[in-house]
Amino acid sequence: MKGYKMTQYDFDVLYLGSGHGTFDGAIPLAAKGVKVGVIEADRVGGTCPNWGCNAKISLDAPVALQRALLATQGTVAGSGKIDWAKNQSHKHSVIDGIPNFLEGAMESQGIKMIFGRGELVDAHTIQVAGTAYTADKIVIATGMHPHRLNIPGRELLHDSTDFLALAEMPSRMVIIGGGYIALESATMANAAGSDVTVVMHHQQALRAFHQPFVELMLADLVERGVTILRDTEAKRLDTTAEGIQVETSADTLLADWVLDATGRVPNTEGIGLETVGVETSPAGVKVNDYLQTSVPNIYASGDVIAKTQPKLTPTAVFESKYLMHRFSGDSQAPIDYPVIATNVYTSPRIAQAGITVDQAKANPDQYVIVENEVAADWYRQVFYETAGKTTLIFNQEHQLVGATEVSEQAEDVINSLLPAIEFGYTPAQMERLVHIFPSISADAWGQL
Ligand SMILES: Cc1cc2nc3c(=O)[nH]c(=O)nc-3n(C[C@H](O)[C@H](O)[C@H](O)COP(=O)(O)OP(=O)(O)OC[C@H]3O[C@@H](n4cnc5c(N)ncnc54)[C@H](O)[C@@H]3O)c2cc1C
Ligand SMILES: NC(=O)c1ccc[n+]([C@@H]2O[C@H](COP(=O)([O-])OP(=O)(O)OC[C@H]3O[C@@H](n4cnc5c(N)ncnc54)[C@H](O)[C@@H]3O)[C@@H](O)[C@H]2O)c1
Repeated sequence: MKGYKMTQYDFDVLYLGSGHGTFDGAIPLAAKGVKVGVIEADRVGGTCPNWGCNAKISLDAPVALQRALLATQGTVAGSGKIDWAKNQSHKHSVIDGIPNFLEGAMESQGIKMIFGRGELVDAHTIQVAGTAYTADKIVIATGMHPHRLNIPGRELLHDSTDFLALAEMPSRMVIIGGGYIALESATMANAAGSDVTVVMHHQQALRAFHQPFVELMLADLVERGVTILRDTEAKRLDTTAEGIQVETSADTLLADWVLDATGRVPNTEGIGLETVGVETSPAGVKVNDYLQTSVPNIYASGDVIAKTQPKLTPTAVFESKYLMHRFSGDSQAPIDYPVIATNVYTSPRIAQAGITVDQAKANPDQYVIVENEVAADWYRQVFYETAGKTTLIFNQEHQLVGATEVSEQAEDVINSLLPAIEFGYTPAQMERLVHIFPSISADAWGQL
């Protein structure tokens, strides 16, 4: 550790929240000898392991297997029927140990875990259940919570945490929203046998993604029996003898269970930010290029930050590591975000990184767009792929600057291409990368 001075406070750095916005940086920071405390009101590790990515991908694995099996059209026999209760118990066996593991990993580096709800009382003090903890620097890493529609009958709505905890799959499900959570949940519920209706208040779903790919994925969902209602508002919910009645601006629907997937809201309320003068906006805590808030010794990390970067786990990890370098004196440079890749875990998946097709189309003198029908490729046919398409964006020097794919293996293809986009490989450098053949990386790089 370079240049860190010990202070009169209980901690050098005190984190509010224990998710990826905290622990990926806090653990190596404590290992460098910095005195670190972490306050957590709920499960250690936060949303991603407990109620987000890890829980979701565990429940999705049999869904992806089912899709792969059905695609073989009988080469592998069976219907791939999903036993949802078993899927849930497998999820528990996969993720339930994570909070203890993370707590142990933090404590083994000397981090003090403090359990309870924290609230700032001054710029250097957080109070938890009547005890005050002081720190030289404080990091707000409180994440987000699900938005709840303000309509009559809102108490009948459920959120993504409830969805990922469903003991049984309801027969009829209405999902309100057209984002990541709405469409990933629709994919899982449909595969597990639920009759799903998605109610979108816009014409377009997943508006940050390449729309022809989104439409292809939605058409596939419709072919599998999902109803998609566009430009439709959910108006009210009532309990009836036939089930939950969902009144919309179009039809009135009947469901056994209704998911409100209308976005997530930063956790900035009731934690004393106003008391100490930390500025916020509806998008979260305002920070400068050093992740510093309007109060200089208070920083923010992860989803709670008001930012243009996607609010994803890898973004939170990058921010917590940036703060680790800053606090330990490794670097005083402003944060320099890398290209952040993202994937929607539908079937087919949609992944993207870097310059988007829309950005490239708006600047035709700068970029060259190459569209490939990868489903026709022999290697993709090995996996019975029917939907695969890739769009690659090159600059005038033929360096890859962006890529998006719709296919069952989209996340691995875009991950594989990511170094070329982030580091700006030249055509000569790309040629020197000799991938294992056959493999998805060889196939992806064969397009360059
Ligand atoms: C259903 C779902 C699926 C997702 N899937 C993916 C995915 O596949 N890939 C991906 O990259 N991202 C995914 N995400 C997003 C990802 O989970 C978040 O980007 C990530 O968890 C953000 O980490 P964080 O540390 O900023 O916040 P969080 O993980 O939310 O952690 C914040 C922590 O702060 C605690 N806290 C809040 N207020 C207080 C307080 N006052 N006192 C004490 N503790 C407090 C909370 O209890 C929580 O543990 C998903 C999210 C959801 C909801
Ligand atoms: N695969 C992944 O990486 C993944 C998966 C799930 C969640 N996440 C993250 O979690 C966060 C939340 O996901 P999400 O799907 O809830 O949010 P989102 O922003 O992706 O989607 C919200 C949807 O709700 C709609 N909506 C908003 N207000 C509405 C209203 N009043 N009535 C009807 N519809 C309304 C929006 O039009 C949008 O379609 C995102 O930051 C996302 O990055 C990521």
